[in-house]
Amino acid sequence: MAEFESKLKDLIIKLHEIEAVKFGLFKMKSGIDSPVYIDLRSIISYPAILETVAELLWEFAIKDIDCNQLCGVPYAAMPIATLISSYSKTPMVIRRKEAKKYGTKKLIEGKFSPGDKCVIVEDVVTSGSSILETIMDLQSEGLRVTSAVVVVDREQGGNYNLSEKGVTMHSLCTLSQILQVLKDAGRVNQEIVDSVKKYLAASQIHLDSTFFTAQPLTESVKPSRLSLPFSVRADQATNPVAAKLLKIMVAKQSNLCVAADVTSASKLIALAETVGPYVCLFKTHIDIVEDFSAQLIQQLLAAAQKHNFLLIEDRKFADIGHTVSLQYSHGTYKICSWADLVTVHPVPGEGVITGLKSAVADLHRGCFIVVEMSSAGNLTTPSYISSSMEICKKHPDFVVGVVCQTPSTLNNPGLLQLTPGVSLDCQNDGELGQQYNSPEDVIMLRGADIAVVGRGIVQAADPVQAAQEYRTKLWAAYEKRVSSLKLA
Ligand SMILES: O=c1ccn([C@@H]2O[C@H](COP(=O)(O)O)[C@@H](O)[C@H]2O)c(=O)[nH]1
Repeated sequence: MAEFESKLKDLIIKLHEIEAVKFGLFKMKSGIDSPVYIDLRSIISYPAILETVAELLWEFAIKDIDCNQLCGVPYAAMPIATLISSYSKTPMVIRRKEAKKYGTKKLIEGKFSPGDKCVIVEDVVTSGSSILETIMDLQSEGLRVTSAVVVVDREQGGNYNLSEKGVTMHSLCTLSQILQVLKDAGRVNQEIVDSVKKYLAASQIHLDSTFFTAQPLTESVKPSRLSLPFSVRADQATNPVAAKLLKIMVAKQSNLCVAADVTSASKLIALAETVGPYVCLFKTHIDIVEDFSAQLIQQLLAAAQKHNFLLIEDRKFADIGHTVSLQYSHGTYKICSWADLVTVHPVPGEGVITGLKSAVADLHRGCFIVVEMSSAGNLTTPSYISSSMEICKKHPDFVVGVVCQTPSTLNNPGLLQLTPGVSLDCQNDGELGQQYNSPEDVIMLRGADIAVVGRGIVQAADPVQAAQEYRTKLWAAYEKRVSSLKLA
């Protein structure tokens, strides 16, 4: 993974050098001025770069996807798809922009059978409309398409629009990642980063049911998670804890979870009492508290009741069902006796959830499944994420949501996306691996419903003021998301 990341960083810098990624003022197809322009058509003039793009797309996503056909979106992605096809020996089809007017009148060139599973390859995604147009033609010829693999996600709604149509998008990098790499390499300054971020937040595109034009949502289109208010979603929750959490969020106008990573009982309680009024969730790592006692738990529960928040123990259970059921209910912490929610790694398979459930038959409890982590070099792959989501779907009575970083991972409006790695001031914590996004970005671009903020609050000079600021910014971003997706 470290090798992959280093190759990706080199690639981003090279794309900037050959001006495939440019900053300035560019008139887009929509007529809007953009401060960034990405044009990967030019990479055919740089065979080594083209080869790296193809290799990374294959390694990063396609090799894990169950498919027997590839299709590059015309025209920029066709050479990339051709290279991947040749490299991986996966057959390829080509979609004509217009059906031939003579001879075979074919729309799709290449040999395929109805039912073949095809992955779309695309260079840059903005709204996702080109991918959807391609998919419609492929589907009309009987091909099955559920995944698209792209080089750059401009983060303007493409991921969301595709997921709305049941297409999972995997991107090699996002525009935010490109900015980060170029900023770290001293290629762009903060002013450019800020102008692109501002542009992204203001230029989200939501496609209507016909795919092609950005128009208001019609009654016939089923609104999805990101566009629905929490008040409506509370009624769609299949888990009582998820419903309760959504109602708390509405009542307190808070989608802030504080990560209370402190090592003494007095600090933990002081934090719960002072930031409690501003949070919907209070997240603990109870095993880092040096003077843990049963009294601490009583105090935490009292604070949770007084300030109306839920407790989540970020235990990240990751063992066989029998073991996790014991870890959850026994030992020093007896987690299930007090934590409304816990986090779980799905790596052991479904048994980890059934194990936890078996320990709490009569209690109102739930879990968040960690399907994707915020840390640099984490090992989650697209296929891990989609298999994890299958587990999630099988336990609607216990799974409250997922911990992840991308908006298309979760569609069900009755579930919640919890996203850590949020800071107003930092982009990372150096060698420790944490990667941060701003409150606005995690809600608008990454699809978070609840943002987890740790050191940004706990280590602030004034944690209460910091909690108020994060809460205000996160809630404003949520309101903006709902209204922009409704009106777009
Ligand atoms: O992918 C993940 C999953 C969990 N975390 C947890 O969130 C907080 C983040 O703290 P910061 O101080 O804001 O970095 C911490 O408790 C982690 O264990 C995560 O960061 N990433």
